Amino acid sequence: MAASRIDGKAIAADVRVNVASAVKALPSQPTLAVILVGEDPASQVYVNSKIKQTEECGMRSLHRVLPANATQAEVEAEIAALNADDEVDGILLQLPLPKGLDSDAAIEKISPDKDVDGLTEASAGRLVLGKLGLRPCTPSGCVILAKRALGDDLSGKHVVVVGRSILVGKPAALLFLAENCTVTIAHSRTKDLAAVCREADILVPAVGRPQMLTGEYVKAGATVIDVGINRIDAPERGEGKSRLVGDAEFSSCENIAGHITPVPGGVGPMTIACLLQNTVLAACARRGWSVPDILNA
Ligand SMILES: Nc1nc2c(c(=O)[nH]1)N[C@@H](CN(C=O)c1ccc(C(=O)N[C@@H](CCC(=O)O)C(=O)O)cc1)CN2
Repeated sequence: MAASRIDGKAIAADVRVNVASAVKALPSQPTLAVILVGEDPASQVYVNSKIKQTEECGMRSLHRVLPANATQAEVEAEIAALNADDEVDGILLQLPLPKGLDSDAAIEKISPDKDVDGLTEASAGRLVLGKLGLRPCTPSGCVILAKRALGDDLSGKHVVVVGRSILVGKPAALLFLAENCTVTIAHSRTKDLAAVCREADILVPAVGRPQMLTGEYVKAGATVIDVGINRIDAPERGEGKSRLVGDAEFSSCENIAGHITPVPGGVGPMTIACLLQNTVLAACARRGWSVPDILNA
């Protein structure tokens, strides 16, 4: 029997409804600032979605655009200005930055209490230490999707995260560990990757290689949370056409898994929903407000 599809679009919409209700319960509107450097078309689309969804949830959105030839000092000066602006609750630097800019150094300039992407060393340290803090958005989305498929108690599940990036693989492993899962991080040097993946109750491909994990990598009935969003040529749709695929080969995995996220419409939409949720959490922490119950549910 084909796996049931985990509808990331619908679940992200549910998260946004909760964020909008939480915002209504706050004494004033939180503000999210998004910095875009350069003209990467995909980044422009993501930033526009962030602005639109921030405003739809009742929050204020600030948008800063720097040219592709902006210097490191100019990017960092923009971050410093937003750090100093008391009205701003969250700062997001859209990645990737144009070649020649050091994204790690720039991210590190974001004040940890405004780090709604959860990417600063302070946020990463808090995650490792199990302390309260702002968590990276895509990995948080993965946990929410797994819970929607399997129920809130993930304890004892064996999670195999394939990929060890700072943005997704490592924080996803730590977030599942915090849910009392048994976690394996697999990567390009892992021996017999397919056998390791077949141990997983929850398989999280996050390697950035289109359709790399086939049904052979999936245990019968497992849950596949596919982080990959890869654009590939699709000549079957016409000349010059393309389509999005995950890191898992959907058709073969769907026949083996119990639950699976599609691409598009799986993990991707959760990234922005979790960013909006983090903006409310950051505003509450900065301003001494209690977090509305709807976000603690
Ligand atoms: N500072 C950050 N930069 C980037 C992040 C991030 O979390 N923080 N993640 C990605 C881009 N991203 C958000 O910024 C993002 C990617 C994908 C989606 C999404 O909803 N994708 C859709 C498909 C969209 C399409 O048709 O192209 C889906 O998967 O259904 C949202 C946000 C890199 N940069």
